[in-house]
This record gives sequence, structure tokens and C-alpha cells, in this order.
Amino acid sequence: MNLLINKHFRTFFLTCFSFEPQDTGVGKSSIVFSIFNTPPCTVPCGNELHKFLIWDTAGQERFHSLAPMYYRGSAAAVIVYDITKLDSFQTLKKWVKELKEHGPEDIVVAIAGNKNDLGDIREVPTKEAKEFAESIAAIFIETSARNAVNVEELFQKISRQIPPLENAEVDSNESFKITRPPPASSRRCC
Ligand SMILES: Nc1nc2c(ncn2[C@@H]2O[C@H](COP(=O)(O)OP(=O)(O)OP(=O)(O)O)[C@@H](O)[C@H]2O)c(=O)[nH]1
Repeated sequence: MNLLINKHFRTFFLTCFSFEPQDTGVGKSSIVFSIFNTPPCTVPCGNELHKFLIWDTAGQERFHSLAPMYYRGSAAAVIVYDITKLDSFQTLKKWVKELKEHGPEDIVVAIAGNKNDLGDIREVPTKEAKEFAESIAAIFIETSARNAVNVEELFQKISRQIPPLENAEVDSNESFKITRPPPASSRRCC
């Protein structure tokens, strides 16, 4: 099979959705750049090749009113918290609530506990985070962007959960589909 025929662009919203300035720095940008530092940003999935555009909100998510611009057009949301900061995990729960209430119905939600190389100063137990993720049917994984641990696995898990596009949705003249990106002035892409 020619992978290019089934190449789909999916727009991803990657953020820790911080409400408070102290919740920044959980490692969102590091996760993106540890896996996608060299184009193309692709993840093989079955007979398809998923090509991802990741909109790194670069801390702008603290401006709560801007967040829907990102998640409304997204196939998946990766919510990142810092395992060494309990506050970042509490913030994550607020954003899960927001996504459930206002996000796309079929959005794939993944929870990433980053900085798991810092286990000696951990504040969020793995079990607690895993159980929370299970309770909302979200993907859960602990990562270390610094050591490139589980970052690829995170995107593979997401890729597997994204339903294939219906044939009708794939324009025969185009090899990709982009869903409602945020304004050019507020985005960074891998
Ligand atoms: N030990 C450790 N440090 C990390 C890891 N990931 C990121 N960092 C560090 O954490 C700091 C913040 O990382 P960023 O990737 O800028 O975090 P961010 O969430 O994108 O930050 P904002 O955009 O400001 O919200 C940097 O000093 C990174 O080097 C990790 O897995 N382990």
C-alpha cells in the first residue's frame, strides 16, 4: 500500500492547560521537540501514516479564553503534568473537565506525567494518576522528555486510538486534511 495515499494530517493540541502561571514548565515543548525535532512528524499506524501538526501553545493556555481555539479543531489533546508538582496534576483535572464539557465529542485525551526521571522528588503517585486516567477513559503514560523515555510511545498510543477517516472525508485530490488551526500569530509547529 502506498502510505502517501492514506496520509492524514491531524491537528493536535499539546498543552498542560495551565490556569495558574506556576503550572508552566511541565515540559510540553520538550516533549514535542524530543520526538519531532526532525521533520517529518509522522507516526506509522497500521497501513496508514499519521502526520501530526502539533500546536504548542507556548504557555498561552494560561489565558483561558484562548484555549477553545486550539482544542475545538483537534483530533487529540495531550495534557501534560509534572510528576514532581502536585499542583500541575490538580490543574490537569480542571482541563479534563473543560475538555469533556466543551471539547469535540470524539477527542482522544492523553495524560502524560512528564519528568519521570525525577522519581526521587515525585509528588504525584503513578497509581493515582493512572486510576484517574482510567476513570475518564484517557490514555496514560509517564514520560521523560529529557531522556526521551516513552515519548514515542505516547504518540503511538494516541495514533492507535484515532479512528480512521471515513472514505468520504478524504479528498481524492488531497493527501491530507487539516482541521481548523489556530491563528498564525499564536502557533508554533514542530
Ligand atoms: N528533569 C526533567 N526536566 C525536564 C523534562 N522535560 C522538560 N524539562 C525541563 O523543564 C523545563 C521546562 O520545560 P519546557 O519544555 O519549556 O516546559 P513547557 O511546559 O513547554 O513550559 P511553558 O511553555 O513555559 O509552559 C526546562 O528546563 C526543561 O529542560 C524531563 O522530562 N525531565
